[in-house]
This record gives sequence, structure tokens and C-alpha cells, in this order.
Amino acid sequence: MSALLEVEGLSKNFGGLQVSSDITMSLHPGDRCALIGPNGAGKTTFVNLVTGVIPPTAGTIRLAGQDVTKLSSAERVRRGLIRSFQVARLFKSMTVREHLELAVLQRDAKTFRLFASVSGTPGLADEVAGLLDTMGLGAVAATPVGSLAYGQQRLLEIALALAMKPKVLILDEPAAGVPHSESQRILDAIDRLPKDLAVLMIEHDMDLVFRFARTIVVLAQGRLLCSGTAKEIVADPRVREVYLGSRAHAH
Ligand SMILES: Nc1ncnc2c1ncn2[C@@H]1O[C@H](COP(=O)(O)OP(=O)(O)OP(=O)(O)O)[C@@H](O)[C@H]1O
Repeated sequence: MSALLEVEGLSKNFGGLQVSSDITMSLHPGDRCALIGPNGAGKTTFVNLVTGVIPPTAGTIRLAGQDVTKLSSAERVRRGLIRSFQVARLFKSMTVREHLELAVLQRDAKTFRLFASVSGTPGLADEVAGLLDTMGLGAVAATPVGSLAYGQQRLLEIALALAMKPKVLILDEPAAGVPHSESQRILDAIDRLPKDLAVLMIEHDMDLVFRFARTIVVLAQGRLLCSGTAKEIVADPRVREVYLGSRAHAH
């Protein structure tokens, strides 16, 4: 199966500081991959490079076989590379359903006729119902976003990303701030994502990582230290060393 995302020799320098060094990795349809690493390992920088927020110093990024290294973030989004992250900008008085309708219409560039389009767009109601269902948000479809529980807001963020019809979905700490007891609901929803989607999750909570990931990529000091199954990563002495090393440093 051909790769959806291929990153080759990706490097980034900030002045004299090399923050990403020669990172090569790929994601295929159906992948469930977690990107982990101690604080300052370069995870956020890597995601910013892949999504086009910052340009790389060297390396290439291909999406579904096409070189997107020089394309804008917006162009990458149009081609199916979507990042979900905490959306503090949600409109508090708009309902969950209205947010999803807006996202679908925006994807199809019909926002300039929003109110005419909501009623006049065939398939919109079904598509939104499908998104509500996948994310387990059906019961709060008519609830204003300002009244949602925090975990439900995080689910809405993923639903909004899903409305963009991603090929590759990057989840940036999807359960951040959610009580541990509720994180299972977020994982359950992630489990229901389309099977052919490639999902990359950046996560600190190792419990979540092990429940979600079929493969794990470990970054340390901007380099790809190793990758493998959860079992392989746990058994790898280099991983213990970077985590224990960074903890010892932090203390
Ligand atoms: N714009 C910038 N200019 C200079 N240095 C930067 C810049 N952005 C990030 N860095 C440095 O790059 C390194 C990696 O940062 P990054 O935020 O990518 O790591 P991270 O793995 O996401 O960390 P955390 O888990 O703490 O969020 C850090 O040393 C950071 O200080």
C-alpha cells in the first residue's frame, strides 16, 4: 500500500540550534501512530514542519505521493492533511450541530451564502449526523458549545477536523485537560474514525499512547530515536534512557 505521508530527511535549524535533525518516517492508510518524546524533543516543531506552519531547513514532505514541502498550510489542508488542536476560538453561543455545518460548508467553500446553503445543501444533514455519531456527540447536537463539558469540546475539535475529510489526521494531545476517567470516551471515538485514515497522535500520557497506538515513533533531541510496536518501544533501553535522563535533568 502506498504511503499517505512521507517525510524524508526533515531538518530545522533556528539560528545555530538544530531542533529537527534528518527525520524520515511515513504513514500509510489505517496507521495509528503515536509520536512521543521527552519535553523539548521537537514533537511540536516536527508537526509544525509537516503541516506547513514553518518551513524546513532541509528535507521533503510528500502527501499521497505529491511533494507538498513548499505548499502553504491551507493548501496542505485542501489535500487532506488535517491537524486537530485545542480550538479556544469556538463560538460559545453556536451549537455543536451549527459548528459542524459551518465546517462542512467551509470545506466546500459555501460560507458566503451560509443560511441559504444550510437548508439548500443536499447531504449536509446526513454528513453532520454521521460526524455526530462517530464522535458520540449526538446527545449534545443542539447544545451551545459554551455549555459543553471539556471532554465534549475535545470531541468536537476532532469532529471539526474530520469534517475536513482528512487523509492524514494529526491529533495534538487530544485528551489534554480531560480527567483521566473521561479519556476513554475520547479513545473510543478515535477508535471509530474511518479505518483508512492515517492518524498520528502527539501525546504525553503513556497510558493513552499504549491504548491507541499500533506503532510508536520516539523523538529525542530532534532526532528519530527509534520506532516500533509498544512492546518494542517499552523494551528499548534507549527509550528508558532518554526518559529517565530527561526526568533526572528536570529534577
Ligand atoms: N521558534 C523557535 N526558536 C528557537 N527555538 C525553538 C523554537 N521553537 C522551538 N524551539 C526549541 O526547539 C526545541 C524543541 O521544541 P518543541 O516545542 O518542538 O519540543 P516538544 O517535543 O514539542 O516539547 P514539549 O513536549 O515540551 O511540548 C526546544 O529546545 C525549543 O526551545
